Amino acid sequence: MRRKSALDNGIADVSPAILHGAAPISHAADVARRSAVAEEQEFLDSVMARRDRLVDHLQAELSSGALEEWERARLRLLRRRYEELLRAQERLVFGRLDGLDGTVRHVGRVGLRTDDEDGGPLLLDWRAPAARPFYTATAVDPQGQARRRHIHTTGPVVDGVDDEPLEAGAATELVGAGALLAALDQRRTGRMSTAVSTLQREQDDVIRADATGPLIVQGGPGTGKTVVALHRVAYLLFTHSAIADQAVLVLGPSPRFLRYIAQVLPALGETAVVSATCDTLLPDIHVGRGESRNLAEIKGRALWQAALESYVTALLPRPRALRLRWEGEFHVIPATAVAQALASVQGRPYHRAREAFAEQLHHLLAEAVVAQREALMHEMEEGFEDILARVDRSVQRDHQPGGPTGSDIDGLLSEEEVEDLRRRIAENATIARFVESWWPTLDTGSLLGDLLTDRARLARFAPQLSTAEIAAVSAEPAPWAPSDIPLLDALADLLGEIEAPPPQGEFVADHARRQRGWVYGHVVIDEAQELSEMQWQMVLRRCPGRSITAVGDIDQAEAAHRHTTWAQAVQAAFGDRWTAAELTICYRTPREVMDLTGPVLRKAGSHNTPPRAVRSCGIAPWVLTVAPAELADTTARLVRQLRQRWHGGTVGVIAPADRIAELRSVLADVPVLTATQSKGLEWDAALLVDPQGIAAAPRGWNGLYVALTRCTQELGQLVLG
Ligand SMILES: Nc1ncnc2c1ncn2[C@@H]1O[C@H](COP(=O)(O)OP(=O)(O)OP(=O)(O)O)[C@@H](O)[C@H]1O
Repeated sequence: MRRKSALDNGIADVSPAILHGAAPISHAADVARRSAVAEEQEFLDSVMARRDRLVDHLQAELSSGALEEWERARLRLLRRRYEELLRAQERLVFGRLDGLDGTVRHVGRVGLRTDDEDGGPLLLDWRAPAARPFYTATAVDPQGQARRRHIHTTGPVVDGVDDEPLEAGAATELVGAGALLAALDQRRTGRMSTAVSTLQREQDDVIRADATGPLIVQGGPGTGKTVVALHRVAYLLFTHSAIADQAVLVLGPSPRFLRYIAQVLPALGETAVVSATCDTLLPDIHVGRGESRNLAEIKGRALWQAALESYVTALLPRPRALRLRWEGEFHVIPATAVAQALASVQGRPYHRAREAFAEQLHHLLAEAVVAQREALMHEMEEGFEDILARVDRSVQRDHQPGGPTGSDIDGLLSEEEVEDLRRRIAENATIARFVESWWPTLDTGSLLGDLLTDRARLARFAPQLSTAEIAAVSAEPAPWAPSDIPLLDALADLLGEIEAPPPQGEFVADHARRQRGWVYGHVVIDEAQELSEMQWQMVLRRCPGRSITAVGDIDQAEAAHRHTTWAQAVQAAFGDRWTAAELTICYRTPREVMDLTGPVLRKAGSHNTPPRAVRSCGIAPWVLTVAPAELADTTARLVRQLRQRWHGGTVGVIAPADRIAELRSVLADVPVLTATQSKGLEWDAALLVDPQGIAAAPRGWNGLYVALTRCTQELGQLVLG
């Protein structure tokens, strides 16, 4: 692959869009910029050529088959690198640091070395420690840097540069303000894009934070929580090979949201990632129905963990003497030996304990069989000796003294014979049937069904529930609801399902995705404020090492749980052993819209302040009153206008749940969502239909706060009059 330089084509120019607020530009400044662009173009050409040579080389290596395991492992690594390089088309180079000591380093999506003898650094990977000043150096703390440059590219062409001197001058809150604001002003495509070239200091702090314990990141709407979460995944996988070996789980609120972010992770160069919602975490189990808030709240409580634990403990067999038949003879294993064996397997999941107990039982039975044989032999031996003694005596009488006697026959089985006996016992179908009838194998789904539909059992194992709550739970229909998933997961864990060996697959994510009990290297949760206590337990089970990053906005919580602070939300999972971080700047929603949100937050009962908007769009949010009968038609007309105004961008409609169907029937090609469904999403223009209706729902003021903050430019509200 050879690429022609954009300069050779004579198309390199400074795009006017990039000369942020630079009017009028002096001739000298213009010349300086053109020469900077030319310089960066030359560099980009060399980096692209280097990347292309590497891609060709890797392609050739990958085409050779590998038979040996070590060779296949090597090829897996090469494939990862190959795919990373293939994806690094856009923004291959996006930054440059000029050190106070005269050094020049370029920062990009991937790291590259020169292909000469010494293979020195050509391009710094954005995740490398040396690239950090690109995101964190300031005039007050320049970290050895004289200047930061943002390089704007479209494919192989350098469009422009933004220079930020770091030596002196006023400290600004933003890093690379020009580049950031240009990125934020772009039309929305409906797909999240990478912000790797414009990450801000407080975001970078979270992305590179220590990963040894739970980190809870609070951030208001549009503060880049999703951006941070995804870049953190890429950073951790790059920096910690142990995390990469175990894969990272990304938990999002909905499939729609996962589709929205889907483009970002591969673009960041990562394949060791599994993304899911709490509802889709269990392989082969599907949510088949919705449920009321009341039930979701009851079944999300942490009490179920202890309830399920005592439920499973009650299913364990009680010690008693066991009578087993082996080769026609009955053998009794005494109650004390059974109790001892049971005690030794205690604390293990039900099926694992059963497996370990069965093994011990095979030993005990083998011992009993051996003991019985020995006793028999002994008896026979005694009888035999008796006969021999009598024969001896008669022989003695007839002949001389001495000669062999029966005392040489000891009747003991050899070790090999005992081992063979144990093996035969372990493989014997009758013994297996006996164990199964005494300690049966259980099915998670049926077991949970048995508990949830039985009031007496519920009262016994979940005594904290009131009679009315028990009645509500037991009246639920059969297919699984979202709140059942964490219960099924907890139960499956307590039972210790015997999982099939991991299927063959090229990447660790393929294995992880198919195994319920997979332990991930790290878990990242977006919209974490929505998780119930039982869902937090589900997270913990997948990462017992607690290497967890949770981002969310407690003020956007709409789920059925009652938590209004992070401390309450994570108390059952982490106690007070977690670290808090905060994001305070809103990048999405313009100032004009954010100004409306303070009172809504107060109504939601929050004492927090909305984040500070980084930009204003110059468009005043508007409100239109409409009669209920005209609501659908007016909405359709307004959406048509918005789509014209935001041609090439995106428009979304948010409405109360009971108006969605009607509105969808008149709005075929724009998303019409509830506030909950719109969580995490954004459009250039958002139309809120019946905001009072949105606020009237349970936790409705939180919902309205979400709804108000989905637009990047224009907000319209249609109120009923
Ligand atoms: N450093 C950045 N550079 C460029 N764009 C950014 C940056 N940080 C955030 N953004 C943009 O701001 C918008 C909001 O970001 P994001 O969706 O991550 O926010 P959020 O905190 O998850 O919002 P919400 O809580 O409302 O879902 C997105 O368009 C994102 O690309």
